[in-house]
Amino acid sequence: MKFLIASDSFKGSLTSLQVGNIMSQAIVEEIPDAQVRIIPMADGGEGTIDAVIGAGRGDLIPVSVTGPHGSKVISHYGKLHAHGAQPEAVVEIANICGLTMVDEGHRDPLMVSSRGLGDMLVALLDQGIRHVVAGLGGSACNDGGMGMLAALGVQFYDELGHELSGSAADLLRVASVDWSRMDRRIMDTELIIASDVTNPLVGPSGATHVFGPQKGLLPEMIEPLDQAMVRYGRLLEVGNGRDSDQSLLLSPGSGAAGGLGFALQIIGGRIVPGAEKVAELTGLKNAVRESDWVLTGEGRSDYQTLCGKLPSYVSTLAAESGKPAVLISGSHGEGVESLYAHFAGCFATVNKPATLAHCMQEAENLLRQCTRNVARLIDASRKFR
Ligand SMILES: O=C(O)[C@H](O)CO
Repeated sequence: MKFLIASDSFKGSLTSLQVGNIMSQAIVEEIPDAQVRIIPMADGGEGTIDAVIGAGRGDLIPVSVTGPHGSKVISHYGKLHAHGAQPEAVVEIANICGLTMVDEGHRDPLMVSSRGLGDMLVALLDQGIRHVVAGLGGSACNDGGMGMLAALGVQFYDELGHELSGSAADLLRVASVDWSRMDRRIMDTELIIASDVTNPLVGPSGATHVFGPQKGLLPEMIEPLDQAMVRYGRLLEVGNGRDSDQSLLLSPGSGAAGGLGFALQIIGGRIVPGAEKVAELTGLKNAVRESDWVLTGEGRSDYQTLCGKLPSYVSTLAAESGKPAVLISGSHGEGVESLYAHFAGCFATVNKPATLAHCMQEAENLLRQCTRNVARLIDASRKFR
């Protein structure tokens, strides 16, 4: 029997490669003659570069960039083996300005800037790279991409003409924008935005309202920052000659990574579902076709899983190829029943009431036990058929 494991990471406890290895060992423990292939997956957020590099598509190149709080950090991009003469790079906001890079006690998106992504883009342009996949998701920023644009040479000013460096706090002050010094090389660059979500930039389901709180935004700052984001967004659109009927403020994915989805589109980027892009780069479709069973997973599954998260994309690919897909999640949340129609089975590794800390600590063991049970069931279905 051929198994394919294409899981997301279990955020905060296991990377997608670790999940793959644990599930694989558990399957072989129960079905010794199983053939298991692992394709670690991601959706544009954390693990995107690892997934692509892990599939043998290129090399990791270190670059020094501005980190979430202004000091330099060493980040990486994936340099893909070129087809023809055109080098291509995969970058990931999660390893430039990622939420996991900021200690929980120090999370304050008002003080965080996406400048590091701009530094990374400039480094790629300097190296002659004109094809970039930008993975968005798992970020600590909520600055509408202002820091990233500033690093590319766009200048932002307050009412009194003071130049702003680009952070969410500056969104509250920005009054004008000067595009004249922007690095024009970015306009000749193919920019694919691999987004982990379909949320818009602003409004109740926008970046600030939905992702601000998990980044440490205080409840009283949500509405003022969302309003500031509307003003900033329109300022950029007007400066780019974009009419209000072509506005991107409410378009799907603009709210990814605190509004980087919006800013990257403003400078010519094309937004695509992150899971789909990673699947294309890792050859997932073929691997699904060649398997008998597809196992996928994520840290927590709920009604949002169907909004473009990786497991739902994997289940779609499996259905297209007529293969059964099984979802193994760290835990289940509200509305998980909506997933039942998409999977042959949905399982949660948590097997008794326990604290989050305990579940994280025991993640490996819990995943192994749960996968063994799934494998036993699959094996039995073969034997008793
Ligand atoms: O980074 C974030 O803000 C979320 O993952 C949504 O993209």
